[in-house]
Amino acid sequence: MTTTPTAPAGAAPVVETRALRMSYGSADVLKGVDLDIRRGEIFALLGPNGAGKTTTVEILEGFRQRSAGEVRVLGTDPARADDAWRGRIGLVLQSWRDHRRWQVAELLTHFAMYYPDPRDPAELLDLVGLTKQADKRVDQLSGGQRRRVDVALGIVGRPELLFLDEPTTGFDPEARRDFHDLVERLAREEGVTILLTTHDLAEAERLADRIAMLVDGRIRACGTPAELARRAAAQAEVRWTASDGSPRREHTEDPSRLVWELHREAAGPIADLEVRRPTLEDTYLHMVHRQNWDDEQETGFPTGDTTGQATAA
Ligand SMILES: Nc1ncnc2c1ncn2[C@@H]1O[C@H](COP(=O)(O)OP(=O)(O)OP(=O)(O)O)[C@@H](O)[C@H]1O
Repeated sequence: MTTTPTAPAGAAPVVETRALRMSYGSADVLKGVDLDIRRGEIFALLGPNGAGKTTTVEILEGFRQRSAGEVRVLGTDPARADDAWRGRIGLVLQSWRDHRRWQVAELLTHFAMYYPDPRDPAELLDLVGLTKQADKRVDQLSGGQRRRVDVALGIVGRPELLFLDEPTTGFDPEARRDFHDLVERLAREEGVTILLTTHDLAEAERLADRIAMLVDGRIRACGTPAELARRAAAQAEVRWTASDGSPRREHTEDPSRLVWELHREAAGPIADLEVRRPTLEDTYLHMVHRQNWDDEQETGFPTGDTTGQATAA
């Protein structure tokens, strides 16, 4: 089992789980999940279909009772949380479905009344890019615009912690980019902690400060996108065309040295030179396709420890 790094001394993690387990009947979905999410970070949870991402998020939100383990969200066990706690977290649900006949501005104004210090509805419309749709009925909006309404409802109460479960599914590229900008603004400018689940590796790479990979019931890797990419396969692939015209390919931990040697040998430019670094996708696929997790040592895999020390249990 691997763990994420502990938050710096003095700063209690916003989300903390230890040995979190969840079974549905005889199916063990979560087999001991350890997470530490720090205040103000964007944290992405990745994993294949059925890995248990939504289950984890629902437990953290207080919507699902866990089978075992410790969970603290904003210092409270979500299974015993009260309304004051709920006011501090933001959920992006498909709320528009229940309010399809409402006008957008009216709906936001209505929801704002539930919170002690809500965002101004006009400002919120601007923030999610719905100012022009303010007077439209929710059921007259496009799918992407409805999702923005859901996001607006998720942040109207100025949450300290925002859960985003596959938020950009169905977004066009521009809506996706706007949404990414909004998520970054919330985290960087307002200090909101964001837990994102996504199947979009590019999205995780672009947004997340740290990424955790949930595979076979446990967090198998955790770290910054760059750390995870690097540690998947330490070797870069170098391709070029030799002086006799034949294509060449070599894997190396030191591509700059190889390129320098090739350059010296060729005494000139190297034809068709390409250096391909390992990517986050390489790590992800490596983790997902690895078999027999419980039977093998996990040394050599990313642990989320930025010092590089393995913390396999
Ligand atoms: N209420 C439930 N009762 C029984 N089994 C469930 C229930 N909810 C989820 N599961 C099962 O638990 C496993 C994890 O589901 P979950 O939705 O948490 O995965 P996920 O990682 O979010 O998947 P996806 O990427 O497909 O959304 C799946 O095998 C699913 O069938």
